[in-house]
Amino acid sequence: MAAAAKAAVVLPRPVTFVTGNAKKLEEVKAIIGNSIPFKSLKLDLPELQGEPEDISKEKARLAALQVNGPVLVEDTCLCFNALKGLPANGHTLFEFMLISFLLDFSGPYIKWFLEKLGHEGLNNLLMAYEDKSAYALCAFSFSRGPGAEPLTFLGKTPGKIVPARGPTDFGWDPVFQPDGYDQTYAEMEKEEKNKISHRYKSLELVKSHFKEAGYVFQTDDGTI
Ligand SMILES: O=c1[nH]cnc2c1ncn2[C@@H]1O[C@H](COP(=O)(O)OP(=O)(O)O)[C@@H](O)[C@H]1O
Ligand SMILES: [Mg+2]
Repeated sequence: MAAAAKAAVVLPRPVTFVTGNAKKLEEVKAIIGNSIPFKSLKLDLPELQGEPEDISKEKARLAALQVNGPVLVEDTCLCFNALKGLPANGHTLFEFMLISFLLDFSGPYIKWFLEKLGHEGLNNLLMAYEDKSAYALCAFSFSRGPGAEPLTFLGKTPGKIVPARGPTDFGWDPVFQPDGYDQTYAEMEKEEKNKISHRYKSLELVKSHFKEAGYVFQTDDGTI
């Protein structure tokens, strides 16, 4: 008996994953496997200010226009819980500015802080606070193509900021220790990080969406 089939949405193959970050790409490849046909492309897209979800959606819109096809974009934030409540006084203007930056700690800021302050500096920012808790937040946005409203998938992993331990080849991995683990992201086996990470959680939602939507990918000589 034929079920009432939903008309399949046909997408040009493959989906373009926009990134210039080799480490991210490595993880995305390991997590997505063959479930979504994709290729990567480095595009310089503005990361506008605002909520991570809005930044991500806007990036996906711009990327879809540039690529003229389906795109996935990704952004990562590292957020410090202690800095949510703005201290009323006892802080220099510089600290105040730092804190306001940190409150809106989306992609470009954590990148900038990491570059300027290093791992030790990130720890020092929290020196005055008992609360070292933090969370890693990953936002993937998918757009089917130019003009299509992007969908956003958020993945969050709670943890705390610790003095750096482990290899230093990927961002703030050495200073982030996820809850329930004795190791920092950097110390963990890659497969282990990819089972619990913010990126993994976000990509699980992306994968479920692709499964549910049942997209059909077009090739040059027809569809598969
Ligand atoms: O999973 C991660 N572990 C550690 N650092 C990360 C991770 N994901 C992103 N970062 C770092 O966080 C910063 C901000 O990420 P963003 O998403 O803007 O990176 P990108 O623009 O370089 O791709 C960068 O310094 C990046 O290296
Ligand atoms: Mg970025």
